[in-house]
Amino acid sequence: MAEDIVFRRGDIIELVVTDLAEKEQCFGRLDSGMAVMVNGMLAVGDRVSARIKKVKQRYLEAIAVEVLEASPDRTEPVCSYFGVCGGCKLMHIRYEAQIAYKEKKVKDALEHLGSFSNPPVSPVLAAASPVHYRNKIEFSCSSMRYLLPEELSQEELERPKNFALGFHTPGNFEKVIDIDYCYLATELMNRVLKLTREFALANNLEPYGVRAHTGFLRNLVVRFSEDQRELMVNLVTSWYDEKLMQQYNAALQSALAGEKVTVVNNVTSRKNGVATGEEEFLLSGTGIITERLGELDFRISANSFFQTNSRQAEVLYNAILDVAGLNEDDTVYDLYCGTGTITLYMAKHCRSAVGLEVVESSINDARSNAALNGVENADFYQVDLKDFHAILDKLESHGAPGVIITDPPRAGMHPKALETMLRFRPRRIVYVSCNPASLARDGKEIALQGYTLKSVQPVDMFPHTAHIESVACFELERPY
Ligand SMILES: C[S@@+](CC[C@H](N)C(=O)[O-])C[C@H]1O[C@@H](n2cnc3c(N)ncnc32)[C@H](O)[C@@H]1O
Repeated sequence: MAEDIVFRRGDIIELVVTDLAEKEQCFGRLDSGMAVMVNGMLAVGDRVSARIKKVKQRYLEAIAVEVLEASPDRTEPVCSYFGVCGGCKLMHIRYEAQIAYKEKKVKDALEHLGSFSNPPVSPVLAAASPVHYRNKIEFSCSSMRYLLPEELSQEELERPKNFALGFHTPGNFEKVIDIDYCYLATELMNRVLKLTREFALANNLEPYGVRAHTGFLRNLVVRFSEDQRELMVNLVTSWYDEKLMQQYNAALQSALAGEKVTVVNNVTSRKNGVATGEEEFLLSGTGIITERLGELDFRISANSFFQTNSRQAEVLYNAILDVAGLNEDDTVYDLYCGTGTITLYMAKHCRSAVGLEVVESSINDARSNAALNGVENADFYQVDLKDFHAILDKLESHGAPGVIITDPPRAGMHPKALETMLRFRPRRIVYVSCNPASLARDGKEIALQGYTLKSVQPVDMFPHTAHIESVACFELERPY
């Protein structure tokens, strides 16, 4: 019996990994049946040895020491920063197995947190390319470079310790890994990274230090529209240095001759690490790139929100359209509409589309995107949806919504927003979610109000990460 064995902190145990949890946590069981929460970059099916960290009443907490028998789900990660960089936590797992794990994650959340028995979850819609899929990538600059494991024993380092342009290590907001190449970025984005590092080092640009809050260079943000082959380079700095920025722009233009490149400089004196400026200086081009989703064009400026995987965004929006079941007399509400991409995608298929969102600049972008595409039946309102009930009179002229689409942030819907949404009694609610746990929690409430969960379509927007997007369709059991 498991209970008869006495476990102590520091003991080495052997277990088989049975499931992956958040971050680097995995579940497993000892041969005796005892449950273990083990920390490490592992795969389901790995047999590992682990050191016990804590002994709880019903389970053990442990840290993986060695993989004794590798799972067939494993593969060699292509990226040399895997395990150090926090970006691609699943790169050691074959893409097909990542997909299966994500499908299970959605199912488990709906079953265990949402009380849906046997939820109708379809196989994940996988990305056509699991690498080079991001249309936006944000690098941080730091005066504290994270030393790679192999550097710890080197007497002389090839790179300076006080300059890094790349990604933060997980759980450390000061240190940055000096990245040469990111597999999620496109080739052109990686070229910009290399050019920017060379320029910064050649010109002694002082990296920003998050502790002292001094230094010039803060972030490099690169956006790329594959469809139009347009590139936007946004250097985020602590102040504006006109001469230096002109030199940077000239260096980029000459190295990237033949490419459509716009360069901007966002300047911020804020102490947080957010890569948006209080002021923006245009160095070349228009400061805008255009991305096409389906039949719609979207103009994106440096600080606009836009889905970061354009091809999978189309897959996601088509999945929403498929289950929304719109007809030409419908009014559709799109809650948490951002820059209105879903609202505009739906507008062609209904009488009236209404987007609701809290960020004013996103609402402005949504309105200009509607104008750009000649969409005349979409209207946008700025509102914090916890106060949804307060703007109902403004929405009356659009008619009652037959379908409501909701795409809240990770935390899910505010209870008051959920309550107001349910008061409309639309025949369908399409809940788009980037967090299976909050989908399950809100879905449970929707079901309690007389809706049936008809389908759940997971879409993989972010291969090699644990993130999964889902489109859940709820139908009113007895429409009036
Ligand atoms: C997951 S994004 C949805 C983006 C959009 N549907 C799209 O596909 O591009 C969530 C959006 O909710 C907005 N948001 C967050 N809290 C909100 C609130 N309390 N009221 C209204 N909108 C909110 C965010 O600004 C963001 O645009």
